[in-house]
Amino acid sequence: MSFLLAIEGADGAGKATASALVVEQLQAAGRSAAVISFPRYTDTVGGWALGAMLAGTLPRGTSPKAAAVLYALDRMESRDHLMATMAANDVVVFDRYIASNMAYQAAQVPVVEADTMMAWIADLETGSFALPTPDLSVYLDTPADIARGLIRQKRKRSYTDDAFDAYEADTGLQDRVRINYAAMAAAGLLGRWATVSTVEAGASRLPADIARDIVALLR
Ligand SMILES: Nc1ncnc2c1ncn2[C@@H]1O[C@H](COP(=O)(O)OP(=O)(O)O)[C@@H](O)[C@H]1O
Ligand SMILES: Cc1cn([C@H]2C[C@H](O)[C@@H](COP(=O)(O)OP(=O)(O)O)O2)c(=O)[nH]c1=O
Repeated sequence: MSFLLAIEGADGAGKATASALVVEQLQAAGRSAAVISFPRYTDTVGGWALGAMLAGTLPRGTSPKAAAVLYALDRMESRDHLMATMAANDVVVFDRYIASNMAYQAAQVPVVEADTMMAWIADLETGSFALPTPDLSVYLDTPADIARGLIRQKRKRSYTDDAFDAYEADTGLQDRVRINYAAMAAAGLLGRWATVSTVEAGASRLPADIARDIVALLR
């Protein structure tokens, strides 16, 4: 069975960049590895609906629970792809996974309801939808101001021309997401966690160094 590594963090933390470099470094070391990035905007019905939600073009607002179901649906529809990728690789890197749903949707309900929302999502995805639990989740810890600058540099998304999608534009949400990730990592929700800081002395670290730290956690 392959090792399942989930790369987690707020928007603009550098997850896509780190995921690609982790795969590159693992392959250079002779191991087979591949990235699956969620949401899969152009591959699933759930992903398509999420693109519209994040672009703000759905006809009505989406409750946190409805959004959670769409993100979970995207992964449920991706289950065959996930299993095939697991069968073909030593390591599968998820650029966001179930913990993203827990961190972001729990950030959109009153604080007293956050734990219940997280447990409900974990049960839906790993229970009802039988998605595998990651072997390790890595929280990429990036300060909000640096992440905001990096979001501006992101290439154009399939679902919007805006520099910031609905979640990225909400700085309060991003702050609560950071708090949720730190709490999930401390509590070991959904399995083992490690935290990797992406900054040093107030500036972004080199992406290759961040990836090397992550690869070292797999040994
Ligand atoms: N450590 C880093 N140093 C400098 N730029 C980075 C770093 N990590 C990511 N970037 C750049 O920041 C932007 C957002 O990174 P990305 O990996 O897409 O973040 P995420 O997937 O977490 O939203 C991209 O343009 C990327 O090239
Ligand atoms: C995968 C996933 C993402 N999200 C949120 C986090 C992000 O703000 C948003 C979009 O995902 P993201 O990976 O940031 O997409 P992109 O890089 O194309 O902008 O969806 C959830 O709330 N639950 C989930 O299960």
